[in-house]
Amino acid sequence: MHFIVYTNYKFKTSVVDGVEIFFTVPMFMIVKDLSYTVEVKKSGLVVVKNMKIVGLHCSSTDLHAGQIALIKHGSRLKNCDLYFSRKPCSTCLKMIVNAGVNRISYWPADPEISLQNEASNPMTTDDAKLDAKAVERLKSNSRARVCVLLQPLVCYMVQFVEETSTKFDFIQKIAKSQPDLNTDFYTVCRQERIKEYESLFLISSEEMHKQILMTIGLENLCENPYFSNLRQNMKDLVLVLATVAASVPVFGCFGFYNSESRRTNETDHQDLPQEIARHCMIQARLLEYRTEDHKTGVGAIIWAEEKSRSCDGTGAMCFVGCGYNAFPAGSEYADFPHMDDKQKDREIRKFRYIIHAEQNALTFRCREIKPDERSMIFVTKCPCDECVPLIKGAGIKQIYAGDVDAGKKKADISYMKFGELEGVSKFTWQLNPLHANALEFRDPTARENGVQKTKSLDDQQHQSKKLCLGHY
Ligand SMILES: Nc1ccn([C@@H]2O[C@H](COP(=O)(O)OP(=O)(O)OP(=O)(O)O)[C@@H](O)[C@H]2O)c(=O)n1
Repeated sequence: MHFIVYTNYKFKTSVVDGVEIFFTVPMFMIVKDLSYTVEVKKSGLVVVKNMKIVGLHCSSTDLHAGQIALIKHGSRLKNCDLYFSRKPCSTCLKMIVNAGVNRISYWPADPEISLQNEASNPMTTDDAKLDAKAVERLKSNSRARVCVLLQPLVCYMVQFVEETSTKFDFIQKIAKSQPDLNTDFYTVCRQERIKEYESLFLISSEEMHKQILMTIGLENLCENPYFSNLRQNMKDLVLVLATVAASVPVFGCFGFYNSESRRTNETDHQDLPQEIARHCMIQARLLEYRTEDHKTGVGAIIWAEEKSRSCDGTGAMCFVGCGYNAFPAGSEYADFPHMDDKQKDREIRKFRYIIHAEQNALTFRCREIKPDERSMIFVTKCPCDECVPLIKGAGIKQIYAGDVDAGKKKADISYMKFGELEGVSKFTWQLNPLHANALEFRDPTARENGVQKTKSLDDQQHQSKKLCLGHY
């Protein structure tokens, strides 16, 4: 893996914006109703303070995302940067501006009060147009910068994300366990995600998109080549998000399962619906792309289930914190060694300096982890021996993680404790054990470290297996 091209110096060079946008756009794109109750067009919102995510919100049936952010953060919104998946309406904007936010960025498609219907049927209502005017007035009289959230991706970003997604452990695990699979399941999953995200984030008719842009004060983007560039940049981002999402695919009986024999009815240990677990793991995968480790990117995100259902469109789920592996905050590129285990001199290896994804998520969390709440961490890699006691000590109840490294003892980093960890439920990416029991019956060695081992090809065969990438 080679992350440096895109991620190092992220706060220090011109790559900054590309990476920042790449990360925050998909983050808000996939903040969604984690309770899956209603079928209305949702809007997502990421709240960032001092470069740290302090809130991930989603509109509910009664409230817009901006209103929810106001309820949750109040005057703490002062100096925050807000990333909206749709242009905020005047109801949200007036409160946000009043709270003293610093910058409001929005995805240039459908505004929060939909103009889509109006564009197809001008006889409906004038409300959306009136609202758009009010938004413009609030914007011009506010100290907050209100801007379109879109930039071209850095060169090779799409290719890089494709490569890293096909190599991701979950995809490899499926490929390994299903050697006879003759259809390219990864490409199929990716196409499904592209379709889903396009319907959510793009306006299919160019004409309708132009009309909406004009109504929301972006007429300067309606002329070519600006309009075609805008649509191409939007499509690229949707494509990148779909590609990352496809690495945690909806595929056969694979999902996050706890294969330990102890079954419990305690809520703390009950698993999340697969769709929600997958959704949170995709968020962790996005964080992974911000790593400062040249070789291995890891992302982690912590959510908690509040006792009472909150006003947020994310259901009872509330965001606690997130992180990725990186050198100590504020350090410069050459301050610490970047070498791995293969470097003979132990003094110049990265391991004693790099902060793990889970450690950053815990350190920079924006909320306490409460003992009476079901809290859960999603990590793209197996928690190592440094992190397992931290996660348990912090009172996190559930871990959703990759387990490919479980049980491995490397020179400077070991993954021995995860298998033995008790008191925290572990959900790893594997075949549903109900389905896998049949396999195990035939192959009693199919279990390792309390984790279901997938049926494997030998590594040689696996390496040569081609997961061909579809082209969009
Ligand atoms: N749960 C984990 C596991 C690892 N890491 C990070 O992952 C990197 C180490 O990954 P690992 O695969 O153990 O070592 P590498 O040297 O990258 O790879 P290998 O030795 O397998 O070639 C480090 O940056 C470490 O901080 C992490 O953040 N969270």
